[in-house]
Amino acid sequence: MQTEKVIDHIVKWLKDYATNAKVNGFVIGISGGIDSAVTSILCAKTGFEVLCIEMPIHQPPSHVSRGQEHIQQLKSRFTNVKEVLVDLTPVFEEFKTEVSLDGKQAIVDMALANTRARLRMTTLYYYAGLKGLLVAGTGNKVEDFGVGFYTKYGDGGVDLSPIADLMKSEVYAIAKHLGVVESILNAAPSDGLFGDDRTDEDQIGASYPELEWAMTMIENGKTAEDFEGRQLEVFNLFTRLNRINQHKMVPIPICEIPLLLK
Ligand SMILES: Nc1ncnc2c1ncn2[C@@H]1O[C@H](COP(=O)(O)OP(=O)(O)OC[C@H]2O[C@@H]([n+]3cccc(C(=O)O)c3)[C@H](O)[C@@H]2O)[C@@H](O)[C@H]1O
Ligand SMILES: Nc1ncnc2c1ncn2[C@@H]1O[C@H](COP(=O)(O)OP(=O)(O)OP(=O)(O)O)[C@@H](O)[C@H]1O
Ligand SMILES: [Mg+2]
Repeated sequence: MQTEKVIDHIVKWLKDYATNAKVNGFVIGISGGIDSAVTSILCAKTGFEVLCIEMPIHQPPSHVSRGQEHIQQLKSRFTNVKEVLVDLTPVFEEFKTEVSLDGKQAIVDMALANTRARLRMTTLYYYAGLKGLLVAGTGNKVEDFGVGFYTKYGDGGVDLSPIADLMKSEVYAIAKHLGVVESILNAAPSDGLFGDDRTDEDQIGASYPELEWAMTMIENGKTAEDFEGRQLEVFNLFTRLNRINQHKMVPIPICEIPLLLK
């Protein structure tokens, strides 16, 4: 990858989009992870207003401190960056008192995890509306078009997606080039949606390099017959996740009415 050229390309794309959309800039959730760190620097480089929002919901302290370190660095480098802290923990707790928590614990936990992401989306759109900003998505190609590892209308509910055509390794390469803080470069990717330290790899059962490998193999026309052992395991895992999450990767199904019936 021609890292510097890709960075320039994305920044120009963001700038052109914001200009055409006649908005003031971008709003983005900052988690202490690599994807939001990279996306926010790319947005800041446009010169448009960038509002970074920290939205803890029972967040592990290590995530919070990495997010804060990133925002401080960003503010010291760019004058167009502002920050807001919105503690969504009480909102989340209040939500839990109103909905049914009956059911298998793992299912309830997952529905609540996705609710966290959707409360964040609601907050980002509140600020987008308030300040004339666009919600910048942070999904990468592996998450968005590989395994569908994101919350539909949560972190997947965005106005534009600057890094969604980049593999995770490419996001890291850009991050290093952009000078993302070491603590974030070295942190294991995690969605932080369960209030503990579980990583994406723990949840998915494969690492990003493995998933990226499987995605590349499929792009190159390989099939399960080409692999064995751990490679076959990863290939099948990737294929299964890609299949069950297809609904996240295509437009919403519309029930078309035949002309005859109109
Ligand atoms: N065939 C179909 N056609 C249309 N819609 C379909 C569907 N099947 C399910 N659905 C809908 O989709 C819903 C399930 O999708 P969704 O709510 O997204 O939930 P789901 O895919 O079950 O879970 C999201 C996963 O992504 C992880 N995540 C979330 C957020 C951020 C990150 C991160 O990496 O930072 C990771 C999270 O930990 C979890 O493992 C169903 O409840 C249903 O409403
Ligand atoms: N505590 C949080 N505060 C603000 N935004 C958050 C928070 N947690 C998650 N988000 C938003 O949800 C997005 C999706 O999370 P995800 O974990 O995929 O990305 P990341 O944390 O930036 O990168 P990584 O894959 O390294 O964890 C984040 O990029 C961020 O925009
Ligand atoms: Mg994360």
